[in-house]
Amino acid sequence: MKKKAEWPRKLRSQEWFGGTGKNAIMHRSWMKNQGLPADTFDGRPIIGICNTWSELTPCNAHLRDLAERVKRGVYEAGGFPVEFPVFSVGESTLRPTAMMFRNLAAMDVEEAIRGNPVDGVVLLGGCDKTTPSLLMGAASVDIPVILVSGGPMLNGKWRGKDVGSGTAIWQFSEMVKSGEMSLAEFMDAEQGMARSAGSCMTMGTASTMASMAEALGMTLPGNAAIPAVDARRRVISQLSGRRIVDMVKEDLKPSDVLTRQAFENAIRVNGAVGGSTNAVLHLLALAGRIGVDLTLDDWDRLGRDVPTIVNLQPSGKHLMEEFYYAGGLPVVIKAVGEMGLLHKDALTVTGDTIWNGVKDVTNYNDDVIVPREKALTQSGGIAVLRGNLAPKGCVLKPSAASPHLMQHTGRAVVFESIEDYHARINRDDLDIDETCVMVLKYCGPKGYPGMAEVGNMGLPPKVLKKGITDMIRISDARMSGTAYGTVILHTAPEAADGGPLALVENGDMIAVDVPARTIRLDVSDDELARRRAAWVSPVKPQKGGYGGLYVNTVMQADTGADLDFLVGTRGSVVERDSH
Ligand SMILES: CC[C@@](C)(O)[C@@H](O)C(=O)O
Repeated sequence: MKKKAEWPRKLRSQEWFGGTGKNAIMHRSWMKNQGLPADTFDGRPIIGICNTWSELTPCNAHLRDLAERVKRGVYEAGGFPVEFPVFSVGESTLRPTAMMFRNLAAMDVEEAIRGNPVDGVVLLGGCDKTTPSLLMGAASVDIPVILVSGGPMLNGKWRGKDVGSGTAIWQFSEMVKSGEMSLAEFMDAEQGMARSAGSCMTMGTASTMASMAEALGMTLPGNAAIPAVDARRRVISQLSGRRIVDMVKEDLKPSDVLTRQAFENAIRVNGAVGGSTNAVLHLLALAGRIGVDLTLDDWDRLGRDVPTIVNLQPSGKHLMEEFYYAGGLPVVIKAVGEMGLLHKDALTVTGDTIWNGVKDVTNYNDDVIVPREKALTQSGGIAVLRGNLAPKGCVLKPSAASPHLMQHTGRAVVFESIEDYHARINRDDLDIDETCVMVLKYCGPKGYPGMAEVGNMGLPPKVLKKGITDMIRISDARMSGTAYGTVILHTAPEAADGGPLALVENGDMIAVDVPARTIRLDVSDDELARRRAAWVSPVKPQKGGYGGLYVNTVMQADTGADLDFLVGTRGSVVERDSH
């Protein structure tokens, strides 16, 4: 257990506000325009509330309310809270894709924390990318932080049935194509899909990343699953506000919590919850920030023996409300511990071990959090495949895939871009059947740019009309955490970076063997060399700006797609004053 720092002691914020110098008076006097008593600056912890609130990020639109609850807790514990906004990355609307801006938002978080007089920070996130961008930025500064999630929406409802965020969109749009549902019904269902504040209530990327933050030890226990509009979401916000003040006094920093053990715990918990493939990218990038040597192979190795025991869409049946009522993530962490797959003594932001935070919890619904022998899949972790089509790896989520496609060889049907896919997929003369392998190129970090969630390409109507709902799909794209199917993603190197994916042609045979973890393009090395010599990238260059910086510096998916110059921790010290 980490030794607590001496208290009282002089805090970082006193470098701005302490003493009688001209600059201290300047810093204090301007702050006082907000109506602050003089003793606000007496050396008490100043707590930033780093808020990704935005009305353009619907999942985070309620975070101002939670910030007020955090403030109550900070005041109660004797701190002074200051709320500040950072770039809010909304998955559902931001173009070309939210992933392109995760690193920009992380840069914003990092510089806003470092450059300002705060001693600790409460990170408020919800939507997919907001959680990793907050954690990545904070990790690069390494002062005490605690994360509070916005929480999931209430279950979607339509005609008396549950409708899961995202998952229903993919299902219903395929049903419209196959003729099982009318467009009018689809649009009617739309009204009931997002019934309250909060993020996706499936185990999509938002809930996955909230679960990852909790499993990493960066939140209070139980944070991930509390619905956004449940009164207990406000309570955990207030308690987190209290806790950060003590964390500042103890000097408990991200580098104390985000250890190799914490990442191993999170990877295993991701397998147990059937979490989003996006978590692979975000945890690799976060590990890079905090200096933990984590690789794609760790994901495969650590996840292999983990059964998926959370029966939530898209892998299973239920939604986040049921998960919370069943006991939420602490029950899952406890179960992982009982399987012998948890580093029980990993430290969390509570100042105590992860095990002590979960060991006494009860599972109130074993159809939602199922026993190991009834697992959705016994091997729930992310599978990492390699071969001449993906020398640096690609990923697949077995819990959301079809068992009959785990070993399959099929003829490639190639889409040279997402536009090419949209133009041809509905055509009757497209030469495709369910045994084929759909291949999509140029949707990776540099290619799209930003690695959009387009990897779960919808099936051709003529296949859907036969009642077939899954085919193998391969790309360098991502997919939504709410999506499902035998979808192979994050192929590295990506096509736009000259990866072999760029060289696949219609009619090539592709062999996928998930148990053996291989993916093979059945084309000779000589022929691939001939194709490579003739290859010209079709990707248009960016017109400068952030897009230019991004494509020039983004790393490949196998290391988490951070910008190369952002890897690592740069500390909290700023040597020069502003005046
Ligand atoms: C459109 C937003 C989603 C559903 O893609 C995302 O939240 C995810 O789960 O990956």
